[in-house]
Amino acid sequence: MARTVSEDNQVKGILQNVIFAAKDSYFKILSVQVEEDDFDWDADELIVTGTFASVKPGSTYAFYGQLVTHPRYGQQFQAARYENQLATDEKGLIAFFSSGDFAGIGKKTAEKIVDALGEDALDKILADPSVLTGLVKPKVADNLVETLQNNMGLERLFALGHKVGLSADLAGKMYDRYGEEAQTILQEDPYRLVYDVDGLPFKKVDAIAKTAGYEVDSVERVKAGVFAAIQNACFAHGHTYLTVEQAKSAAWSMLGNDLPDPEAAIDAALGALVAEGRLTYSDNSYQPKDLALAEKTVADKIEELFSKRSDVAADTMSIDDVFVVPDQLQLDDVQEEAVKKALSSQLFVLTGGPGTGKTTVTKTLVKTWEALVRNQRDRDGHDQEWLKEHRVRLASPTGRAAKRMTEITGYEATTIHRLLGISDGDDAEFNADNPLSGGLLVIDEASMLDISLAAALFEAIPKTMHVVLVGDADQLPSVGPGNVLYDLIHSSKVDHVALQRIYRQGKGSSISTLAASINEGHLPGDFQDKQRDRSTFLTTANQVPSAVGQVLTSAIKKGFTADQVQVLAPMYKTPAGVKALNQIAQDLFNPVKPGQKTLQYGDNVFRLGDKVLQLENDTERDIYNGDMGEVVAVHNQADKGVSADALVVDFGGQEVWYTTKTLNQLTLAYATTIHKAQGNEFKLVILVLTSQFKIMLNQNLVYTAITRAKEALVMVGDYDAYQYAAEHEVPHRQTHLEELLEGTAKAVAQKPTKSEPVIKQESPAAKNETVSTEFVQQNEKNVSHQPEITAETSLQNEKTGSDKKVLSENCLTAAHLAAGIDPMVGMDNLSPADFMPDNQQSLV
Ligand SMILES: Nc1ncnc2c1ncn2[C@@H]1O[C@H](COP(=O)(O)OP(=O)(O)OP(=O)(O)O)[C@@H](O)[C@H]1O
Repeated sequence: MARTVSEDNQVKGILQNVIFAAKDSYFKILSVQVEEDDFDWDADELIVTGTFASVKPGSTYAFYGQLVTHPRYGQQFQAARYENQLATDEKGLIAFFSSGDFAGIGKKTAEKIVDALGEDALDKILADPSVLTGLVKPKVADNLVETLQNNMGLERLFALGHKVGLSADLAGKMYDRYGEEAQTILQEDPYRLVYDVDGLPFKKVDAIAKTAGYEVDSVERVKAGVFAAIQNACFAHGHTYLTVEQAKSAAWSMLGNDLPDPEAAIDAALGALVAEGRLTYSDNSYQPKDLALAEKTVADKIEELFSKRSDVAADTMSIDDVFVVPDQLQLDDVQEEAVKKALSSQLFVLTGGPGTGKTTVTKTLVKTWEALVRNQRDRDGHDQEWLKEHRVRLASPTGRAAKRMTEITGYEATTIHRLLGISDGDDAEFNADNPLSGGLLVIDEASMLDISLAAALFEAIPKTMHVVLVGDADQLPSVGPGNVLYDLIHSSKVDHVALQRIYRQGKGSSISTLAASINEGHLPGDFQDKQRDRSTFLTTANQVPSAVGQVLTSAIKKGFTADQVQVLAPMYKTPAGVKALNQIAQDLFNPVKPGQKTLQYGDNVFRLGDKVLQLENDTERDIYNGDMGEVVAVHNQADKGVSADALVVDFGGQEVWYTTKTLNQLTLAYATTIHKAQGNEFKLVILVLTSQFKIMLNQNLVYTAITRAKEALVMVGDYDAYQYAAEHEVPHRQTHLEELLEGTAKAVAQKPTKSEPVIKQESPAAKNETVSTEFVQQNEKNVSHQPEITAETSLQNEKTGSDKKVLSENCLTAAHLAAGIDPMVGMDNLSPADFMPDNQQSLV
């Protein structure tokens, strides 16, 4: 997120050289020879950082911003904005035009231009290039205009953006998208940004529009406000549509106070947005066109899949003969039925909790498919090309899940983004016109599929491909809008098998029974009892840091590595949140050592050896939201021979560099939100839930968290929080997909047209991620500051023994504190190893 830099200071000087220029933005580090300043700068040279167009060494610039002291590099100037100090008199302009930057223009031609156009020649040329007609040859004129636009158009946009409150980063992105038109859009049609820029807050655009002279009740403003309100509500709740009532109420909250006649204005705007195709109206609901189009794409493709049969599937009679079960296992009846249905249906959904055999079924399916294909090739004499057309493709929404899939199945799996050839800002390489190749596609972790990614995926699926979606239906739904897995399971048309028998953790796995009872809506009676593989420590929110610290210390003593242990909490803020817990875990797993290299970025101080988390999809560099790695090198600009700060992170053998421009994609990973941990599994999970997080607590969240634990689970926090979560189902998501699949959706009033690509917001997060962070932050704002369990209430509960809050021997209680007892009593001999199954003891 771009930070606002104050303009307390200014400095003017000649640019000596550009020390660093980011590839993917306009961020630069400059070395400037100081001519004038207002902060008594003694030295000749000053380092200036900020967002700049293609600044030219030798030219003079004025920088407005702040002199800051960098902990490592000392004093440098952070520029909020800058101005090119072009000479504005005739002599200076002639020198500028004849500087050699503009091909075909020497001193004589420069004089001719300035004579004809005067001292505002630059403005005139940029506003209307035809003023050059007759003054210079057309080719020279074209080149002059292009160079000027490239250099000055962006500079002017930065300056204008600064005036109206648009960050330089976003101005740069606007320029990349709209080119010269960006300035006009900003001045004359700013509300267009609401439709084109992903996640840009309406209030920001509104402020820009105000400076451009828009009235509060202008039609464009009301339309944009209504659209933004509907879009925001869909993303915040995961809906793909709002009812008319919900849409109006969201619009009213966004605009109601400002408008003289809100009801009429909002009605008119809704009508206009539908007429323009930005919203669709059907069945008493409004949908942003992208979401409507995505649902329609998925439904249409599924319909198409049902209408075709692949040549291999038609041969179902032979399945029994070639059934290939891996690892000499005997599939149970339900698992066997799943494999057969997956092979005979064009679209099949397999669901099941952890350890129920999803991977086993997938492996059987893939191997049997390959045997079928080989048999058919031999029987019918097909060639190699035919074999390739029928190969297996495996993918998952996250990189980590794809890696796991590869490890477990032995087949190459990739992210869906990579499968589709999606790279930043570009359309997918594979789509309806250029479909994917292969005969069987298996998508793992399908609960994470939102409707937009599902649409991109289904669009690229060829008609004859078998599609199998595998997931755990009780996990959190996707971060982005849609409820794809749920809708498919509930469609009468889609074949679905749910695996229920748990194999992995086997009899006596108390994590599995805990997960099952949470799915039933309550905590088990033995919730607080110490089990072989799980334990609970009841604490107040304030006691969480100390309790988590003690559990981690024990785990480290027992030999657990940072990679094997994961602390999970629902949110970032509060002393029981991800941020604070990360600091505690970092100090324990990777304490500061003398001479250890560190790099500060924002609030994070990264140390060599730290466990880190990638926060967004970076398709260019093939790293994805949720990927975890280790810092294997720290480069400090102050070091000899190093030109800029950088970190090198090892993601399971793939080394990725992070510079100041990409470090915002990285954070510490000892503790993460539960959302971020989806698709990952860890040997030991330490879960923190307190009532402060109530707004986010529900069954799916706590189920997802505890099922990340492969071997041991330690739960910390207050009982009410766990109970509340177990008793509350995830709020229902409103989607049309199920109706579309059943063919019951009412006719869509306006057939959506294919959408234009959108600009990504300042934090170049993937769409989902922007929303996720926003959603979490939004909810963090709403965290209810409820009174924590006090010493009194705890003691009361203990005395009365009234409910399950009766505290067990090893619980950390406010009552202990009140009674002057060490709250950690009972933890001394505790380590996560105590919760390991016997046969795992040797691991620790
Ligand atoms: N029918 C079976 N008989 C015996 N063991 C089985 C059977 N099915 C699965 N298993 C074993 O149970 C364990 C869990 O199975 P599997 O990994 O397929 O489950 P999963 O649903 O993919 O789990 P997760 O979602 O946690 O990865 C594996 O060790 C597997 O070998």
